[in-house]
Amino acid sequence: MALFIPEWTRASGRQLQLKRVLNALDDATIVRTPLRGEHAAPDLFIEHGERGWLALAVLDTPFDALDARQLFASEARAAFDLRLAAWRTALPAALPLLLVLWACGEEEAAALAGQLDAAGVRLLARERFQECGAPGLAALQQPLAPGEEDALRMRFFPESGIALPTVARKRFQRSNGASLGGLFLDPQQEWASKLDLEMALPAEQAQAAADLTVRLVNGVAGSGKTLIALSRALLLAEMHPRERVLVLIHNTPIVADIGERLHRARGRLPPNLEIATYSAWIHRQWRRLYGAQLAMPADPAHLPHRVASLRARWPELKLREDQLIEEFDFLNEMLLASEAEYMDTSRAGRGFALRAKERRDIWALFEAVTKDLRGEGMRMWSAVAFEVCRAPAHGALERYEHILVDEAQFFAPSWFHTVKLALRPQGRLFLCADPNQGFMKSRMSWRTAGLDVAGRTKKLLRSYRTTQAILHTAGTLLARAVQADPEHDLAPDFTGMEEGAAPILLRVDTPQDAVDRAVNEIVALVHERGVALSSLLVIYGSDTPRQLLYRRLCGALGADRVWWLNKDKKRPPAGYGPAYLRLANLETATGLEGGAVFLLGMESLLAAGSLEAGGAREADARKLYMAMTRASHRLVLLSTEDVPAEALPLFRCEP
Ligand SMILES: Nc1ncnc2c1ncn2[C@@H]1O[C@H](COP(=O)(O)OP(=O)(O)OP(=O)(O)O)[C@@H](O)[C@H]1O
Repeated sequence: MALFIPEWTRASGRQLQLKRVLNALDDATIVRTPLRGEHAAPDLFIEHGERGWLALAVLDTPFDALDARQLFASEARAAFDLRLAAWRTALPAALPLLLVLWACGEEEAAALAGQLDAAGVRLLARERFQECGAPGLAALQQPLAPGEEDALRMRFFPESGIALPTVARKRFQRSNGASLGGLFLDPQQEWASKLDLEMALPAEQAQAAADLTVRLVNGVAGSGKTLIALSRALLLAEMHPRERVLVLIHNTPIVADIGERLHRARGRLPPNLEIATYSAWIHRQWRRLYGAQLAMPADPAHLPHRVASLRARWPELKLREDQLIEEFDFLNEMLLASEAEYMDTSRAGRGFALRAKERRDIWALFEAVTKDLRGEGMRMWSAVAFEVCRAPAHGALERYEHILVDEAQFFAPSWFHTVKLALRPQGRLFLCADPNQGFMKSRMSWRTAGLDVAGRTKKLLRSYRTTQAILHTAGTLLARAVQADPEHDLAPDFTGMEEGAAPILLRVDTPQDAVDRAVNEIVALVHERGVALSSLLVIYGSDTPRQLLYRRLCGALGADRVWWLNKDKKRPPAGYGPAYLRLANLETATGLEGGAVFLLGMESLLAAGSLEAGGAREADARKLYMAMTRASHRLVLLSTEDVPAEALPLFRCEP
């Protein structure tokens, strides 16, 4: 069966008849409907990897109005001639155009065909069209020259073009082998990006909007989720200039990185499209709702000190302060408003078990800490979304017709709640996630987050970013620490992926040595192998001397050639334009990518899988997986400790 992009789920009577014929085309056929109201667009394009292309338009005008032999020239005929001329000018000369005359008989269609001198145009009455069926359509398709095909896509489906310059090399050939392969989303990606975007029939609009509230794209690392979200957002913003479109991403550096890459590729963004970190966005919403400045402890030690002093009232509580704070975050993120609700809530996958008495003590301490902070006009970070949800009124909240969430695996239930509050009544939510890279700090289901994605999920299993070797190593290390979970299972499809070489492991003595060695390797890649700075990404863990690493990189490459994403949070140091090596903290490296990636300070994460699986270990293993899958073709891991023996064969060890 042909793949319809977008899908035709709400077809009218006529579309159903059309669809019956199109459905019978084989699996390798794509039926695309232009969405952007492009001038001179036919109703649809049929594409097949080998047979080529066919444009198709359906006309309702009755024969009498079109027949040139009528006594008086009709307006309808003049309009038809104009449309035909416009189609022929807009479409490549080699592309056949089929006109289905819905209101004409076979003889009438033949008479009309005799009156036309347009080459490459075929007219068929509806009945004949149905008789000829899919084989008739297949026989009409013609291959286009690769350049023509690309020009056709750029004209009628520019949204399927890859919106961001890539640092990853092309991993798969497009099936039709066109010259600009790699510049367009593949059919599955394009299909996912256009889910539910078909033009609704007016009578069905309200019903459709009520049905279609959420879509989830679950994809392996590098499967194009960010691209899909951006492509959809740009398309929506263009299709609906009066509607507001919001893209939310968890991580600050990736938002800055996307900003820089979109700027390079397209200049300005449409005015009705906003791309923001969740944190920046929710803080703004809080200020709007409460009409006040949002105050949070500036000193990271403030909250642990407060917890340390207040916990004395519950001496039986044995958890460490960081565990208590993590649990408080959980309470806020689950929107728990009372001890009773907490007692009823499942803590499965939280990493440590709690007895009922401990839970009661934790709740009491949580209330005490919250009250204490409130006394100072402050709150925990995790309480911001909670307070937005619990605000007495939500009238001041900014509202959107479309909200797209990338990296949705990092969103907490309270975050999703705020996102849903910000959707207009008929608004739509589109989520992209990779549960392998983390899952709401624990194994929470989408249902727990208030999202019914059953039957509304698309899986993408091919990675365009990385190689088989890198993905295999990352996946094997992850599997050591993570129990199989059918709900979130995403096993990559390696078919057709470049094999590549195993990641390189460099054993060093100290964190300072790791810095020296990484900088030397990078300098050699840049100066001896001509590797572009923009394809280099360095990710460091908490034990790495980061200031030293930054200084050494700046010394070797030039101070304004290193973009430390955690320092220059919004823009690169010398503005958009020049190429930069990117440097990022592990915690904020999600979504980034590099042709060559260096990982420093990952020792504790590597050790994670070799011990008994559990919440914290699982989170660590997911972080390592995320960090490793940032690499497109060269991954270098520097370690001050011996890698667990069973993991060694996954690497190329260099002295
Ligand atoms: N169809 C495609 N053709 C060529 N390159 C592609 C295609 N799809 C994705 N890519 C490239 O693969 C890389 C990964 O894409 P993207 O960052 O959107 O993936 P992702 O699923 O969001 O990854 P992650 O979750 O690991 O951050 C990018 O460099 C992107 O340009």
